[in-house]
Amino acid sequence: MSEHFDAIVVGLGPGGETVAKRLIAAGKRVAVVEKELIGGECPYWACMPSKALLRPVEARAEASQAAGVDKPRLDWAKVSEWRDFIVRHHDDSAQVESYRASGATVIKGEGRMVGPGRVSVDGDEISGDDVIFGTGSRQGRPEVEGLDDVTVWTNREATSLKEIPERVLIIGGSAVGVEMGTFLRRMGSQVTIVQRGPRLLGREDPELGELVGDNIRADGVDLRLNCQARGARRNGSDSVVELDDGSSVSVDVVLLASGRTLTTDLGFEAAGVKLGHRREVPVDQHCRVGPGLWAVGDITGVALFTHTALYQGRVVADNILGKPHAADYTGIPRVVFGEPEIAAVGLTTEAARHQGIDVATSQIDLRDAISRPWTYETDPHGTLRLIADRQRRTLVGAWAMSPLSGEWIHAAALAIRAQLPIDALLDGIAQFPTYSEAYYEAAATLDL
Ligand SMILES: Cc1cc2nc3c(=O)[nH]c(=O)nc-3n(C[C@H](O)[C@H](O)[C@H](O)COP(=O)(O)OP(=O)(O)OC[C@H]3O[C@@H](n4cnc5c(N)ncnc54)[C@H](O)[C@@H]3O)c2cc1C
Ligand SMILES: NC(=O)c1ccc[n+]([C@@H]2O[C@H](COP(=O)([O-])OP(=O)(O)OC[C@H]3O[C@@H](n4cnc5c(N)ncnc54)[C@H](O)[C@@H]3O)[C@@H](O)[C@H]2O)c1
Repeated sequence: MSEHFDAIVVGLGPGGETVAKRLIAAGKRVAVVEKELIGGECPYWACMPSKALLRPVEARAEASQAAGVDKPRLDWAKVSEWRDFIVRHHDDSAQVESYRASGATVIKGEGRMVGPGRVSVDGDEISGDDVIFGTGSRQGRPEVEGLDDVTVWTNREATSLKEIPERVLIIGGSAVGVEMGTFLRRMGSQVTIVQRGPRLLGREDPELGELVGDNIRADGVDLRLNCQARGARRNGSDSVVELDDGSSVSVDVVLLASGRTLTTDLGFEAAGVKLGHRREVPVDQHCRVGPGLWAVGDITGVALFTHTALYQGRVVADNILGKPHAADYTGIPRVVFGEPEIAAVGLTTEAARHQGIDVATSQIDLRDAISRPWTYETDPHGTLRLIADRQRRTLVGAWAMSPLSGEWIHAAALAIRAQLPIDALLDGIAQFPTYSEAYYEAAATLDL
């Protein structure tokens, strides 16, 4: 007889952990199944190390923008030491112990779907009233001939790096490409970014992609747009990448930032779950896949962010605990921690038009509109765009490239989610002098 639990959580990333902790706190008998480290990609190889690495280069850049401050010295040994502390030295024993102490059964191994309420872990079967999958994603491998012959890093090697490589070619110019490109360039690497689309951050408004491209070029990054890697070969210790514009680039490392592969090759189809075209697990509004079967995080294919996984984890826990909760994905912020930060939320201008919205936009240069850039930087910069629904007089989208925009974009996220009338933004009182004042200035120039 297989052991039976109230719930089995397979994959302990941010999504799985949120469900597990809530169910355990509610007194459920829970088994957690994790094949690597409890915590998932985010704390060990993604969000946390990348942001810990970016912060010192950001602080250095900020210091050089403050009047009278000399550029602080960057000490790589200390930066990497701090990164190692932040990633818990890739040791999850405290997490395992904490789950056990809270009464959960911790099973280290690869969980697979066997049938309704049934999971196998490395051959042993367990069952549960509810089964929750949160198995996340991994770096995808672009089809480039010869890639196996050269030195390739995924996000895992990039965020665990011990030495700064001299020359790096990054395949992909979205969040990972821009963040890791910014970090490596500012640490002194020669960086080439190869992006197959016409601009960086291809899912955002073109104007934002252009701004980000100009900014990263000014940093000294060699940006190749409308370009793809065709082949790769080794030449001595060099990794040589041939591009489809006919050129080739010799580097020490090829960093893959070309998108994620969802970890859904876990027996779903054999168990009757039809995966979507991106191999995502189809979920309803409640994150339910079928009776007693739930999915959270990247595998659902919904906005691949930790905050989405955390939200879905709360949704699933509520539903299992008898508090019906339908997910609403309106206004999920998207932040790329470049230098400066790039933040967006809601619809792009094109997506809003595509939805038939009567769109009004305004775009302001923060230097001209508000005071904070001048108290913050000696060479101030920053842009904010608002995207509004003229008929309903509400905000449907916003983006900014500016210091701290990853923080202050949240005002737009709330306005979009709550469908706050633009008139409330126009009658709002933001503290002086802050970047938040930009919302009033941008709203005032909307043609409503
Ligand atoms: C470089 C990088 C930086 C990022 N930065 C940010 C950021 O700043 N902010 C942000 O919001 N998002 C960021 N993301 C995205 C974020 O990391 C993911 O959206 C988030 O980790 C998804 O969480 P998840 O719960 O789906 O699972 P994951 O974090 O992917 O974890 C899934 C877990 O499931 C386990 N697992 C997989 N298969 C099995 C199995 N069969 N059995 C048992 N266990 C299994 C894995 O070992 C893993 O522990 C970043 C991503 C990358 C690559
Ligand atoms: N700060 C954050 O919240 C943060 C940071 C990093 C990653 N993430 C999330 O992690 C996920 C992965 O990010 P990502 O940037 O790796 O992937 P992505 O899927 O967002 O973008 C991949 C980019 O690579 C390009 N590309 C793909 N194949 C290519 C090829 N062969 N040649 C040239 N270009 C190619 C695509 O056009 C696209 O611009 C995303 O969902 C992202 O939102 C979030």
